[in-house]
Amino acid sequence: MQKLLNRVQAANSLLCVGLDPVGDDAQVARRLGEVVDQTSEYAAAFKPNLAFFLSRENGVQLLRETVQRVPEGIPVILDGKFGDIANTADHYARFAYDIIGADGVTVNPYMGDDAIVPFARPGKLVFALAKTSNKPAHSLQDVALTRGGSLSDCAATIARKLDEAHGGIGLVVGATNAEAVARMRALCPEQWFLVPGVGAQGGDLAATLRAGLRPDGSGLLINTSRALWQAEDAAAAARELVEQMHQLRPMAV
Ligand SMILES: O=c1ccn([C@@H]2O[C@H](COP(=O)(O)O)[C@@H](O)[C@H]2O)c(=O)[nH]1
Repeated sequence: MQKLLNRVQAANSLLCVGLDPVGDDAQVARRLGEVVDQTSEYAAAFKPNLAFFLSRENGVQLLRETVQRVPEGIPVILDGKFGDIANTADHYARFAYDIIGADGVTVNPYMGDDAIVPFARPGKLVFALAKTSNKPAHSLQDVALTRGGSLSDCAATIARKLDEAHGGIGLVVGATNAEAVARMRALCPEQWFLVPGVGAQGGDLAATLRAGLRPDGSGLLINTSRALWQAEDAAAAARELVEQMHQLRPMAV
């Protein structure tokens, strides 16, 4: 997580700029450039969502070009929510890191440890879905296990153990449920959380920071996607979010 920590400190920001491009080809190419260029100053990381690129002709090429446009030193997390047996996961990892040039990925831990380990390369960031931001997530993730705790607790614990073994493994925890953020933080006191749900999904930034920041005032990457894509002035919207975070954080990182 060193590249991420360096960037968080250099930008004094916990903002992850989500890239979920919509529009016709010309609009998307123009807007992607604008959003990346205008928000870079404030971005601790960028998170392109793979689905929004795969749904376009030449989407993989567009994704590569977008990643290349991100200034050196700012991590790019490819949100692919990858999850498959290790042999297949290895190919997803090659795609994300070697073809696209991403610094990190999101993974779905439902298939177990071996679905995650192929992504755990030195210097790479892996965020495992633990407690997601969508409301119906509770139907699976809150299921109580006979051995105690819930399925999301189990995902968090798997991620923590893998982080202890390999390094570079964090969690995805939605900003739409501050109680769940606090629970995940109790289970994983040290790890980085990638936190989507602020903006279009209505997550409460203040409650999320209170629930999830580590004592060092860090450990959260707060993602927002549509709110920046749709903003008239993406730079101003990103700056405003970062300023709100400064006001709400107990201390600078
Ligand atoms: O639990 C999750 C995991 C991933 N996402 C992704 O984050 C962004 C959120 O976009 P907004 O426009 O800010 O709502 C999007 O790419 C999701 O697929 C998530 O929302 N929740």
